[in-house]
Amino acid sequence: ALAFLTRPRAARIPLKGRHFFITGGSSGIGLALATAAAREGARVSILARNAARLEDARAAIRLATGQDVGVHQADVRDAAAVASALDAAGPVDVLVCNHGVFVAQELEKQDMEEVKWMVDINLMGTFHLIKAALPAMKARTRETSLPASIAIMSSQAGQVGVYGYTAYSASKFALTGLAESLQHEVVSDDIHVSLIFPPDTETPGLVEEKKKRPELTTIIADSSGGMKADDVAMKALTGIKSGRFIIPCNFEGAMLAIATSGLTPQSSPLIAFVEVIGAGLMRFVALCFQWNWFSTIENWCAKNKKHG
Ligand SMILES: NC(=O)C1=CN([C@@H]2O[C@H](COP(=O)(O)OP(=O)(O)OC[C@H]3O[C@@H](n4cnc5c(N)ncnc54)[C@H](OP(=O)(O)O)[C@@H]3O)[C@@H](O)[C@H]2O)C=CC1
Ligand SMILES: CCCCCCCCCCCCCCCC(=O)[C@@H](N)CO
Repeated sequence: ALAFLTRPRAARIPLKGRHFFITGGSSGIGLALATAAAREGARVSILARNAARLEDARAAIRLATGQDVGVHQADVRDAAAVASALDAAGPVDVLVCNHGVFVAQELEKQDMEEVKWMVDINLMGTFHLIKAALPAMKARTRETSLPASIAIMSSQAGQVGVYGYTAYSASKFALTGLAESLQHEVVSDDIHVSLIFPPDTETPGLVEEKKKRPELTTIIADSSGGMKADDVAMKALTGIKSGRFIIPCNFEGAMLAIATSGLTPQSSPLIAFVEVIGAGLMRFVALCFQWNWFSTIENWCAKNKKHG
């Protein structure tokens, strides 16, 4: 029954010789993904703001793969700049919206400027990219009869709210609504939407974040094991090539995906089966995690009050 029910239909999205366009391709997870895609023979374009870091990334990818990537300097908050970068790059087969910024802070302490900055880049930047890339992507799938992909980098903090992440989690949860609705709108064009949910991943961005993130954010985030950017990139690329809507990256991520499966599109009958069977159990496991997190917060607050 599940093999009949699961939608959208499963797809294989080839990478060789196809145009792979990724934002935030100059650092961390994005750089690892751009490198992996180049290694698989895709024509890769990377977009970010800092020109020097883009050139460093281009050199690093050439060294690792022998492939030359196209570089595009733009801020994803600037819709016109994004549109002209995509014009210059040419029609895209695999669009990866990976750019992202994060500063963990209690909402009461965080400036509204910083809240808006995260929402503008993480959420609005993704809108700008998809709006700019979609028309040519549709024309291209019609022309080539090959399926295409729009992949969006979320976070495990886009599946569950975490102390210190009110703004960041909101920006990432919002991407799920965007992705689910978009999948309905592009299914008839053979475009497959993917959401990637990494845990804490060793990147320059995480090193910066850790300098000032609240202790409780770190304690709760540590419930999920950390990963290396290359391993996240491999999980992401495998998921994108299989047209998976939800792409978890580690074991905790697989549990989160079952616990949050709700009404998400699902093209794999096998994973649908695991979701149907696992739903009740994972709800129980989730309650255990929340019990643990709330206890930790309570103890931490009690301790920190005593010490003044
Ligand atoms: N590292 C982690 O622990 C996790 C990260 N993620 C997500 O993965 C993605 C990548 O994270 P990570 O590799 O750690 O990040 P990094 O900070 O290492 O790299 C971020 C990349 O995005 C680019 N970027 C940032 N802002 C903009 C902008 N306004 N316009 C264009 N490009 C921009 C940066 O280039 P430049 O600054 O030059 O513009 C850089 O290339 C993010 O979406 C993040 O939320 C999800 C879960 C865990
Ligand atoms: C069913 C039970 C599931 C149990 C597993 C729960 C584990 C959840 C941990 C949440 C971790 C959030 C990390 C965010 C990383 C990130 O995005 C920042 N580093 C910024 O980039």
